[in-house]
Order: sequence, then C-alpha cells, then structure tokens
Amino acid sequence: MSALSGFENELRKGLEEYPVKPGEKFSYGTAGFRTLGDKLESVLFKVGILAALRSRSCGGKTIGVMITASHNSAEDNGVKLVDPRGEMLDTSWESHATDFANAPSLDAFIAILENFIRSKQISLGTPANVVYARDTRASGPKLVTALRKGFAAMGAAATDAEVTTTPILHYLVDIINTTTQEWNVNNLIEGYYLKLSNAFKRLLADRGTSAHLLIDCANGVGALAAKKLDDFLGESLTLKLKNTSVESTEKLNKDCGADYVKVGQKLPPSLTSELRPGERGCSLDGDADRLIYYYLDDSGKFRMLDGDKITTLVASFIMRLVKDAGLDDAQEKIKVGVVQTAYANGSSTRYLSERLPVTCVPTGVKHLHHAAAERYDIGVYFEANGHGTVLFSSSAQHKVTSHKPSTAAQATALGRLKDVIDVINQTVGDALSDMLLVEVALYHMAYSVETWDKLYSDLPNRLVKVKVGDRNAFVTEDAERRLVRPPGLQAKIDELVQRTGGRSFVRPSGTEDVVRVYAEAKETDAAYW
Ligand SMILES: CC(=O)N[C@H]1[C@@H](OP(=O)(O)O)O[C@H](CO)[C@@H](O)[C@@H]1O
Ligand SMILES: [Mg+2]
Repeated sequence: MSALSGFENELRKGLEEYPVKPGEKFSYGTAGFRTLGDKLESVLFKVGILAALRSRSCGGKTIGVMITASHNSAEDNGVKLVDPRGEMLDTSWESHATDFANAPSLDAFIAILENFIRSKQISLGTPANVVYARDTRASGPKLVTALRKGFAAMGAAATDAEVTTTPILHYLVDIINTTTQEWNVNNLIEGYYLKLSNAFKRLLADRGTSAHLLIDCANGVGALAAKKLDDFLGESLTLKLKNTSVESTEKLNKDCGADYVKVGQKLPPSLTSELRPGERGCSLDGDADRLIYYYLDDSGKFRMLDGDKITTLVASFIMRLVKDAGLDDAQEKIKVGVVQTAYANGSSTRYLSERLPVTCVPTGVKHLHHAAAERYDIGVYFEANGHGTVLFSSSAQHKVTSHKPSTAAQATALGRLKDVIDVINQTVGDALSDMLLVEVALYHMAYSVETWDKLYSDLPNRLVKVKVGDRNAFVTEDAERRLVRPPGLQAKIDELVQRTGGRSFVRPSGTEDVVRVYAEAKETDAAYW
C-alpha cells in the first residue's frame, strides 16, 4: 500500500483547488520561490507539504516558512523555508522544492512525493511542526490560506507568527527549537525585542545624550517592527520613522527602501525635506533584513554607507573589543574575519584585507553565512546591498563568557562583547538589530558618520540588469567573478577592463530572469562606459 494512502484525499482536494497552470514553471532559487503574488498559490500549497516533510526528516523539529518578496515590487511575492537552526533551507532540498512546485498533475505529484519520502527515509509517523509568517503584501493572506492547506494535508502542527519580519521569523525558528520552556509566539517576539534593546541600553549606558536617527521603513513590515522596537528603546535612541504607510500596500518599496537607495545611490524623494546635513539616516527593505545608511555632507551632497561600509565599521569595532578583552593573544586567540561577495566595492576589500582575513563567496546569504561560520571564530558578513550579520562560533562565545580578565579594562571589553552578542541576530541579518549595532559601534569608536564614511572612498561603480534569451547560458567560476560560458564573452570583458583599469563581472541573477553586469573603475566615466 502507498505510504501516502491516508493523505491522498486531502492532496487531491488541494491540487484541484491549486492547479499548476499550463506553461507555468517555478524554481527555488537564492530567495526561495519568487514571482507575481497572484501566481503563487499552487506553490504555497506544495511548500506547506514540503515544510511538513522537512520537519519530519529533522525528527519533528520546527521548520519556518516566510512569505515575502523582500525589496521586489508590491505585486510580487515569494516564499522560502527556514531550517531548524534558523538557517536557510539545506541546499540539497532546493531542487526537490522545484520538482514539487512543477508537478503538473495529482498522479505526477504523488509519484514524486512517494519517491522522495522513500529516498529520504521520512517516517510519516513522526510529528511535523512549522511556524510561518508573511510581510505586508496584499497577496499574503490568500497565500497563507494555500500554505495552511498544505500543512493540513500532511498533518503538520502550524504556528502563525502573522505579519512579521523575515529575521524575526528566522529567530523564532531557532528559539522554538532550543527553548525548554512553554512558549507562545507573541512572548517569544517580545523576548527578542527585549534581548536587543536591553543589550543596546547596556552598551550605551554611559552616553549622556540620546542620538536620533531617521529610518525609511520602505512602507513595509519594517515599519511595524521599528515602531515596536522604538517602544522598547525608550530614551536610549530616538527613532524618526518615515515611509510607514503599511496599509497602502501598493506603496511598498515604491521610491524608497534599501534597494532603491543602494541601486540608485540616491536619497528617497520622500526624505529630501527630512534629512538635515550632518544627520544620519538609514533605509530598510520590504522585509527588514537589509540596511543602508546615509547622510548629507556639508555641501548637502548625498553620501551612502552600504553593506561594505557597515562591514568595515562592525569588523573594526569587534576587533578592537577582542583586543581590549585580551582575547587576541596566542593562547586565547579569537580569529575575526570577513566574508564578502564580488559585489563588494574594491576599496572596501583592499581596506579590510590590510587588517584581517577576507573571503569572497558567490552571491546569496547562505554562502556568506556558511563561510562566516566555517572559517572564523567571529565572522562578519554583509552583502554590499546591506544584508548581513555577525556570527560567533560556540568556542568564541565560550571564551567571551569564561575568560578571566586581568585588568578592569579587559573586564569592560568582555562585558561589551557579551552585550554585542545579544544585540545581534545570529540566525540571519536583521536590519533593525544591525542598525543598533552600527549605532553602538559609532559611539564606542567615537566616529561621526563622516569619519566612518572616510575610512575609505568607494570606487565609482554601476550595477545594471540585462534581459537575455536564456540566463542559464551564463555560467561562472571563481566566486562568480569570471564567466566560463558563453564562450568568448569573458575575453571581451577582460579587454574592456584592461582599458579602464577597473573590475567587471557578469552573472545570472538567482532571483530575477536577468543577468547582472557590475562595473567598477577608478573614475566615474570609466565605470559607466
Ligand atoms: C546584486 C544583488 O544585490 N543581488 C541580490 C539578489 O540576488 P541575485 O541572485 O543577484 O538576483 O537577491 C538576493 C536575495 O535577496 C541577494 O542575496 C543578492 O545580494
Ligand atoms: Mg530582504
């Protein structure tokens, strides 16, 4: 008898309600599934099934499902799975997610499912647990409905974290799987804000005056999270929240948000009368996992501080704390390192490489996250677009908590390192937690936003997308910095780069049907060709 015989009825009903339309093709890429929200119901039903199976294959541990299309336009939506420790779905499951989503009929789907359950040796008797959330997009509620039907069809116990940010959902997955206490999701979220804000307040306890910060919330879920965080921060930091029109769902990411700022290298028009020279501001993206800082210099010129600048600030601050805590000597040595992608500005790579180890990996947070965890005791990673965090290995955390300080200064630095660990979301980058970390680092390094900006000067650069017939024809090597196919194209890029003395690379996007072309040069004209 089929392993699925008890489930077939519900599966049939779900597939009838959510058929794959002729010609539709889905792919689980860097950001999970992502396309127009209206096209995703069939995918969500199957993701519900996949999440239940993933949980069973992990012995009943809780799996996360996040419905968001992040910085993409308001009509888009997407979905991704989160593994038990709050990390992205194991890469080896991505192609199965794609196979599930594209199964055209009930019979084909059942055959794929049976095969899959057998090959992964999943016992359908094991309990299945999931927690899910969505951003503020209008298509979210109906996608949640389809997702829940998928959970129900597979008998998974599901917890609804409602409208919340991607990083909070990742955090929830991790804490649910590690806590030994009774929990409810609202208390866990409350606990997250408390952890962040209490550590932040301790780190700034000796700062007399409160700083203030303008935050562009991209008219998305970050607005809700930032309002909540503001309540917890009290007087320790005054937040001026802008672009908070969450109800007008069509305004999401429209002419605002971290991606708008990073790609256009300009201030959202809605902030021009809000940001005063010398004042600092920052933008979140549509699901609040990216952060870009900026300010207007004395002449009123817009200056952007992106993920590379954040890496530099945070890595310098942490290196200083490690040294001050006495954790950089031969016996206790904690190795601090940085992970970047090819999109990191060449100036940042040069600046950082002179001070600490730097690794370059392919685009996509999972690559950065794994490299940071595997290569360093404390790994700082940010994509240039502002998505990143800091990872402390368990041995580094142990050293921070068990090291016996020999001086009062060492004791202070150790205390600060402990609080820094608490301000950070180690499961995935959180724009708001990163924002607190930047504020702390600026204070303790005694940097103004200008001093921070001047640590190095960005090389002029351009990032454009190009529509091509088949982006899969573009194959890369060397952490996506060189093309292997189409034949001859890399040689042409090399020739142009040689003429300008800059750097350029071409790679297929993992989230959009385009190839991205990046160019960087010593002079602006050369980068723009
Ligand atoms: C140049 C760029 O910003 N690429 C982004 C974008 O990936 P692409 O594969 O380039 O589409 O979306 C990813 C998911 O959000 C993010 O990790 C990555 O940094
Ligand atoms: Mg995002």
